[in-house]
Amino acid sequence: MLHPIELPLKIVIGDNALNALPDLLTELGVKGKQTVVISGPNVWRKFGEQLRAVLEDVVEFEKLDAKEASTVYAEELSETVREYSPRLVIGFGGGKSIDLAKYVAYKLRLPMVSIPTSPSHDGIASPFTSLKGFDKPFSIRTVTPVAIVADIDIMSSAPIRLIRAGAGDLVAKLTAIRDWKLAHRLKGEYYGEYAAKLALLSAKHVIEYAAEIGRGAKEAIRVLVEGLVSSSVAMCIAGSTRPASGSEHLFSHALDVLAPGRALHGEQVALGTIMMMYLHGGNWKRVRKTLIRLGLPVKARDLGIEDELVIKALTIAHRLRPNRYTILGESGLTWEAAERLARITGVID
Ligand SMILES: NC(=O)C1=CN([C@@H]2O[C@H](COP(=O)(O)OP(=O)(O)OC[C@H]3O[C@@H](n4cnc5c(N)ncnc54)[C@H](OP(=O)(O)O)[C@@H]3O)[C@@H](O)[C@H]2O)C=CC1
Ligand SMILES: O=C(CO)COP(=O)(O)O
Ligand SMILES: [Zn+2]
Repeated sequence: MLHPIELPLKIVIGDNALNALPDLLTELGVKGKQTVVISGPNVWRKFGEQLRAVLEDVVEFEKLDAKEASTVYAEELSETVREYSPRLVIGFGGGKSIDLAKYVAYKLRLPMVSIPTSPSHDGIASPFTSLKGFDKPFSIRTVTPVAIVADIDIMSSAPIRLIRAGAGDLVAKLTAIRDWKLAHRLKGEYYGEYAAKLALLSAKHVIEYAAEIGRGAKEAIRVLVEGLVSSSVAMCIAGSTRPASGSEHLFSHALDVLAPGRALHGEQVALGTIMMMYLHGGNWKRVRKTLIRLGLPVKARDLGIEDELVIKALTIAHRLRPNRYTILGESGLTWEAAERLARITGVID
């Protein structure tokens, strides 16, 4: 099978990484050119002046609001951005701002720079975008960010819940990889061993530093961010989200379909990982303990998700992405099997 591997050209990670932007933009050939920054209100209030100070001597820039992560808004934003005829789009914020910037860049065929302000999931450096309103509840391919600037001072100031969720998205690779291998063996699906190992490494890395990440310790945030970037790169190499998303993600997508916005992506996939690891016959108790060390909820009700919703989501998850074979199989779980699974693993009482 042939697929193009598109990787970021440059990744800058570290304290005060924002200060590397002038050199980076010069290298990208956009010095003095028009640039659009897409950012949300909270992030802009907190860090807007800092970014403005770094950008204003290098590029002409316009800041546009990341109002909501929907396709309707992303289309509207693309048309607004077009009017500025920019040479570059910058996403500055959490997943919402990064995804909107990726989508706009994709629509207008522009390069995109990702400046994440929270380590909340592994979309920060991947070519995949997740917005409400696509036909399906999962990500679509847009553009690989040409560069990523991960300022650890800024990212470690994100709310602790977002930090823990990012770690949850990496622990999820434990079952995502098992699902991919299973699909390879049972269905002959392409399996990229290198991409799989890279994604798995990102999970092992956060597991090793779980307690420190759970406390939000600054030195551990760097570990987490490197893991998120490495998982993103695994997706770039695989050409799909396969190394990063399996049955545990299907469970989270099912929750989003049934009851949008209950919990964060990483929190939901983490819960899914406990249950899917049980189905795979792996050490699900160890997954559960790791999530507790990370400070992540291991009970659905602690995320405001009722028991019935967990069971319903488990029964519909297999239908959401029929081309992505997982441990849930083609016919999925019955209500009784789903309830048993959720109870045995302690996700519901
Ligand atoms: N592309 C992909 O692969 C994936 C994408 N997603 C998508 O990502 C989005 C969720 O991303 P997520 O990052 O969790 O949430 P958001 O981008 O919605 O950010 C959550 C909140 O945190 C704020 N925030 C971000 N950084 C900081 C900071 N350093 N300090 C204080 N506040 C901060 C945001 O402010 P503000 O409002 O100003 O932005 C916002 O209010 C969803 O749309 C989801 O669908 C999820 C998984 C994978
Ligand atoms: O969240 C992701 C990877 O962590 C993206 O996965 P999906 O392709 O299932 O949306
Ligand atoms: Zn994910």
